[in-house]
Amino acid sequence: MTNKECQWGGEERGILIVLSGPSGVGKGTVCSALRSMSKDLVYSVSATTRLPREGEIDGVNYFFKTREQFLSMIDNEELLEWAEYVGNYYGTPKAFVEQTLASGKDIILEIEVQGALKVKEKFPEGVFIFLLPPSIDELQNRITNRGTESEETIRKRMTAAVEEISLSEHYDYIIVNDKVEAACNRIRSIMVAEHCKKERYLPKIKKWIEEVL
Ligand SMILES: Nc1ncnc2c1ncn2[C@@H]1O[C@H](COP(=O)(O)OP(=O)(O)OP(=O)(O)O)[C@@H](O)[C@H]1O
Ligand SMILES: Nc1nc2c(ncn2[C@@H]2O[C@H](COP(=O)(O)O)[C@@H](O)[C@H]2O)c(=O)[nH]1
Repeated sequence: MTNKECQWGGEERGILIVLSGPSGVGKGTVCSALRSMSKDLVYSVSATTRLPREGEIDGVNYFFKTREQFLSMIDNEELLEWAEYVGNYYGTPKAFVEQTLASGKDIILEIEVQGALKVKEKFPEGVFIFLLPPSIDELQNRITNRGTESEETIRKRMTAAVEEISLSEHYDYIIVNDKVEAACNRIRSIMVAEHCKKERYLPKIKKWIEEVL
């Protein structure tokens, strides 16, 4: 059933989901799996000044920008949030998020913690999910075995991981990414529960009661 077919939720906005977690925990992997399971879930493509990794495509994985281009996006207020992470800028294009939510579709932002906290100030009604590794050793294995980062970058990302995990208290949900499918199922359960929140239905119910009384 779509929002449009439902008497009680016809004009509802989509839900904004923010997924964070330390580098290498599996955010990208979980997001891709979620998108293949939930065809209606929209993924926000971020802008970054980081160089593309092998196989990454501009406009699909990221909008790859020069530092100057990124700074001008900040100046023109094109970003919902942005942050500097291990020497590069990352930011969420604002218009796409707003248009997607207004169209009634759910959108997922895969972003680091500083940016997530800025989004929380603007969208306190968003759903904030923090992905944890089963252990710190496993996190180190995953980021190392991915083979995309230099030893120096891995060291910096592992240092950032400690601070990020310490900020997980600001999130609504914590999910351990032990198995990708299990992590996705937990996120899907959260999304189902969020869609059933009374706040999404009460305005329509109250309006209907006023009309029938
Ligand atoms: N549940 C899992 N079990 C084992 N390996 C996993 C799991 N989830 C992801 N991985 C692997 O861990 C590595 C890191 O995953 P991924 O690139 O998705 O992490 P990320 O959190 O998006 O990292 P970054 O923030 O650096 O982009 C990848 O090689 C991926 O295949
Ligand atoms: N604050 C933001 N963080 C973002 C955004 N897009 C991605 N990220 C996060 O950056 C790190 C590093 O990403 P990587 O692709 O270089 O491994 C990771 O935690 C991403 O989730 C964004 O728009 N804003």
